[in-house]
Amino acid sequence: MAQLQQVIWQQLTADQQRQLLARPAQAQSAELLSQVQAIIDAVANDGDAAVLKYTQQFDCPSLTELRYDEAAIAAQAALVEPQVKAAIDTAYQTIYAFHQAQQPQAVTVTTAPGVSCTQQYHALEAVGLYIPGGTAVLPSTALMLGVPAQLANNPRRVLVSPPDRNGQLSPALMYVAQKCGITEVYRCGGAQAIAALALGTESMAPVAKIFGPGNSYVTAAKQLVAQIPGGPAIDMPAGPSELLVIADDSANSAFVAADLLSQAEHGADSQVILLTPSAQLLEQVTLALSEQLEQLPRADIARRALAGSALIQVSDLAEAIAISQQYAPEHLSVQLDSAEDYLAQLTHAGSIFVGHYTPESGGDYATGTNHVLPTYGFARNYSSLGLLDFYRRYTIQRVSQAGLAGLANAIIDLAETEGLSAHARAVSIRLEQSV
Ligand SMILES: NC(=O)c1ccc[n+]([C@@H]2O[C@H](COP(=O)([O-])OP(=O)(O)OC[C@H]3O[C@@H](n4cnc5c(N)ncnc54)[C@H](O)[C@@H]3O)[C@@H](O)[C@H]2O)c1
Ligand SMILES: N[C@H](CO)Cc1c[nH]c[nH+]1
Ligand SMILES: [Zn+2]
Repeated sequence: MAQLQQVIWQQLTADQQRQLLARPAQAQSAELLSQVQAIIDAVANDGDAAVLKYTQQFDCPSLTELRYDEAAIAAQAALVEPQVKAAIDTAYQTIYAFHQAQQPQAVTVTTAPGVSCTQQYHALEAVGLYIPGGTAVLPSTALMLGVPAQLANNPRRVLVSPPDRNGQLSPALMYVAQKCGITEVYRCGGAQAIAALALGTESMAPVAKIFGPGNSYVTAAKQLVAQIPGGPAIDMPAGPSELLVIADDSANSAFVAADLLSQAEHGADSQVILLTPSAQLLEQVTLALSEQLEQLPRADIARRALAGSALIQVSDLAEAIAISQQYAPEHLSVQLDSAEDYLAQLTHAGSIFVGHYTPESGGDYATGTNHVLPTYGFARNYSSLGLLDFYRRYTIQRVSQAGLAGLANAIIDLAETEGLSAHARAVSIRLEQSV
């Protein structure tokens, strides 16, 4: 079993507490950023040639063409197994239902007599959807990005994903791409794919906004390209998966262990945390983890993630809530009989899983919520992905002559207060000259 840390929170110094909850991926950030910047610079200079070079290096040595044409997409999609197709269809429906209900409505308010203000939404022209494919192919992520893009009706919906060793994208992924009306598919991943989406290359026009999770290279690349003047917007820093479970004696230790392993198996840099006031549950979960770990094909990855994770005994649930709020997990699972009573205090999380029968993996695939969520503690200030993210919001105002007369003093006095008399003049000139 991995060197999973078991600690009593109150016995740690403040420094040890901070170190225990530090995200593993952040430790290498300076080195990582310069490595990723070099990849972005190469794509800026050499376009498709650089994207192909890195794709050959990391994913498929024989790849010569980035674009996956319609015939290839259709041929792959046709190979999807009926059972997988049915599972995708079910998940598509729940995700569609939850996101369709989020359709934004323009609002118009008469803010003063003769003054009307509108908040309007416009679907982004071109969206880039990054689907991870390094250690696991994730067609579920394509649903999480493709369904809202379809509902927003973004005219260009560009999907990028690392190809397999044979240069192919999976049948399940291509079935999702077809179902969501993806308009372009490219075989590339990592920082080079993000750079191509941001900057454009000979074969790929740039997009307005880049969505999707990925490993540390992808997340760092998204953050770097977002700083390029005139560059794309990004959804959020959605990096290595995280799960924090708050549980007491009412929890089933096997369920808790299974949930922790479900996120640990994503990657060695995933992190899972248990907070419990029960010493007995902590011991039972430790035992269940080592039993269940043995059964997992990805045990090696999960073991490495567990080495950077922790089972923490807290004094009481109030302390668990305080730690969770500070940590701000991507996923928060509350396995308490009285879970509902604590939700109002648990506001810093990407997505919350309530009670003993709401496994985290339910939200990963098919409850209908979006699984693209802020990690690294960004759940403190970033939102979970939703339909609104696929739109731009802007405002419109209309002022009549009488309306302007009513607001004139306020505008002129504020402008003069700021020493901006040209602003004031733009109002007074209208009052002097009626059209
Ligand atoms: N936060 C979320 O919402 C969410 C959702 C789904 C998945 N995830 C996370 O996404 C991640 C997916 O990671 P992944 O690795 O499987 O797939 P990925 O597609 O993100 O990364 C694969 C790419 O990484 C690049 N890469 C690999 N090694 C490199 C190196 N040494 N130098 C430069 N680039 C390199 C390659 O270009 C490769 O194509 C996991 O950590 C998972 O937890 C997060
Ligand atoms: N748990 C991931 C989000 O952190 C999403 C995912 C995709 N497939 C399985 N899980
Ligand atoms: Zn998952």
